[in-house]
Amino acid sequence: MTPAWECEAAVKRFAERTAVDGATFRCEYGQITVLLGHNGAGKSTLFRAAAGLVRLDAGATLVGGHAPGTTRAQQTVSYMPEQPDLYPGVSVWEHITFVALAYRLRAWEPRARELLERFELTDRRDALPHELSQGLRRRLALVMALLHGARVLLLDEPFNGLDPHSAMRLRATLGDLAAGGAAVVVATHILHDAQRIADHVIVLERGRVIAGGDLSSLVRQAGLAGRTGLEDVYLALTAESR
Ligand SMILES: Nc1ncnc2c1ncn2[C@@H]1O[C@H](COP(=O)(O)OP(=O)(O)OP(=O)(O)O)[C@@H](O)[C@H]1O
Repeated sequence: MTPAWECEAAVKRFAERTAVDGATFRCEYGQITVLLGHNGAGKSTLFRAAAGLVRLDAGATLVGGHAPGTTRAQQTVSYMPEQPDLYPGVSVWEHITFVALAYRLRAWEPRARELLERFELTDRRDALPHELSQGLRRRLALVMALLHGARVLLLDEPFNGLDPHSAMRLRATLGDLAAGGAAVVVATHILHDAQRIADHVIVLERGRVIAGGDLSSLVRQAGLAGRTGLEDVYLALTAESR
């Protein structure tokens, strides 16, 4: 079966800096994949390449078998950046309307209202971005990312700024999406949330994949044993680079 998202020997350089350095991995439909890595490991650059926002210098990345930037790829993938792209002077509901128009969605209002309700934004639909807290802005970005029903969701730090109830609701939502067949890929430093949702974990270091698999496989790859949490596994896997 075609992977939801795959990278083959992906390389991206910015001037002298190599952000992605031969990363190879695949993410499957029906799973939540968590991308872990230190600051600057290349997670966002890989997302941006998959979303068609940066072009790789070498190697390949495909979403649902489609080249990034093509119409098929754009219909398949939804990318939520770490810093939500919100426009000053544009209300919550207008942001959602903009997404619906951009994707030429039909009969989208019921889903939009359901997502607003799920992320407890219904009574803020007329608010402007500067009137929203950080967590509420993140919740709006999530509604926008989920609106068009993409089969491949790339979410950069979706738990940042969320209160515990919102984080719980987001974990449940991502679980439902994966159970419904979507591929959910989350980059996060919040290992507490990562451990709770991850079917598959990919650990990046300096733009390369250094480990991958489910938690028990990562425990073995880290040379550990028993009931070890993701934080200990991550710290062990990446210890040599610090
Ligand atoms: N547009 C750009 N111009 C120059 N350098 C860039 C650009 N985008 C990313 N980089 C560099 O590429 C490397 C990888 O950055 P990237 O944002 O992909 O890391 P990350 O794993 O998402 O980090 P973080 O966990 O801090 O979000 C970093 O060294 C970063 O400074």
